Amino acid sequence: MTASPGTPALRTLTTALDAAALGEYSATSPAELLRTDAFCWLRRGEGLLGFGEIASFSGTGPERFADAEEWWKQVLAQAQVQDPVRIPGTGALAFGSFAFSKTSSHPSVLVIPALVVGFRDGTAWLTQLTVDGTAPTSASAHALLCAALASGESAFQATGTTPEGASAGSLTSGALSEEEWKESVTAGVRAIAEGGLDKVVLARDVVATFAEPLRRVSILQRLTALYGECWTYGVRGLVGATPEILIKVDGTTAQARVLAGTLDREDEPAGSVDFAATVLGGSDKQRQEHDFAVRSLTRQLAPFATDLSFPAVPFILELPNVWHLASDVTAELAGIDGHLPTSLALVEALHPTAAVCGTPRDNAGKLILELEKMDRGPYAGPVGWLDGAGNGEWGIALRGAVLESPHQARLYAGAGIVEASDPEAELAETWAKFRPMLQALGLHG
Ligand SMILES: C=C(O[C@H]1C=CC=C(C(=O)O)[C@@H]1O)C(=O)O
Repeated sequence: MTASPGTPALRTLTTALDAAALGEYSATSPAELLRTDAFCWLRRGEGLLGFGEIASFSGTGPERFADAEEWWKQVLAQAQVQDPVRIPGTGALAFGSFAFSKTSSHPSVLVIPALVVGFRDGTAWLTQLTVDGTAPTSASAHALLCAALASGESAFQATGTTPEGASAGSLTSGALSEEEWKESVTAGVRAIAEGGLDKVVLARDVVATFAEPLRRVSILQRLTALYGECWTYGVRGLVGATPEILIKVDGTTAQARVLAGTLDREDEPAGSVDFAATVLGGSDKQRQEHDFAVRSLTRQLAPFATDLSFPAVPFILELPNVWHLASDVTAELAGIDGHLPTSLALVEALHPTAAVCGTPRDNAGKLILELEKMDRGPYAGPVGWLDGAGNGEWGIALRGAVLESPHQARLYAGAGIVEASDPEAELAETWAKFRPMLQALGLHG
């Protein structure tokens, strides 16, 4: 575990932002406040933006969640928090992204920003955070926001490729060619038929290269505009818009949105939700994929819950690119030894679900390492935020990319494989799941 600088002596001040104060920043939506390196967690015009970095945790391996939790606990133990607003997301806050695998060399991080702007249920707020001994004030917070909004400089420059610059980008295979990936799917189906496991989620990567520097802000803004129903995330180089929530903790209530089972909308441009319900709901293969994912989440969540519920039949989630079978799970959290679990403790208990790994989990994890021939990095790992009260929202980092350099993005997508899977159809499904990022990068019309 590394933490810099040591365990910071955090001071935070949250102030309510009224409509007039927001107007001063000439923004009509939170997405307009995005700047080059901003942390982003936005959905339907609400969420959190973070500016600057004042302290961070970075770790790898099987203890990455527990180490991050311990670091955050130490930060909070010394923190001086002034928070008259007191709703989830106010006060002390960190954004985070965790590697999918305990074997990944990709760092899992929690990052404390210098400034947070939050929007929730019609309330807006500004939190300034310091670790250098200075006491934040309302005036210094507003000055910091003005400075953050006035600057657009960063490693990923503010000028350069627009999403419309489709011709400037090219796409190449990552670890596996399409043919090789289909062979991996065939091997996955074989392993399932042989009885070693019931489901495995196999993913692949593609690399997008651009002559002009990428514009992180326009990528995120485009995702919020096109995929408003999804949670648009940005944590350092990781960007995307996920439709799946691993866990959201709001006081004593926890919620998850479990997805598995997919139909490409491009194949059925005239199709309706009813059509998707008939096709997805009527498919044993899709229902089986979905049931594994719901069961894996509810089994892991049950020890922390007094009251856990989800509908008997999944609903159809309609996104611009695909329809999914979806189940919203809710639970009332139970205290263990008198303590409610934090959102991060639940992330550790729940990750990875069968929506991104498989059933049984250990066998699927081993097969993923063997067949994908890549390090998933943060793809399919938890991404989101947590606050000092244990609240937080953690999505599964799907439909995203890692901006690896100013000119290169690596995109990831996967598909749930069961015994009835057809490699060609699963390959097509990955293209449907790449589409949000391809659109955001200007590589798809
Ligand atoms: C693994 C991915 O999607 C998961 C989430 C929803 C539906 C899925 C499916 O139908 O296979 C996957 O389980 C991905 O987007 O890369």
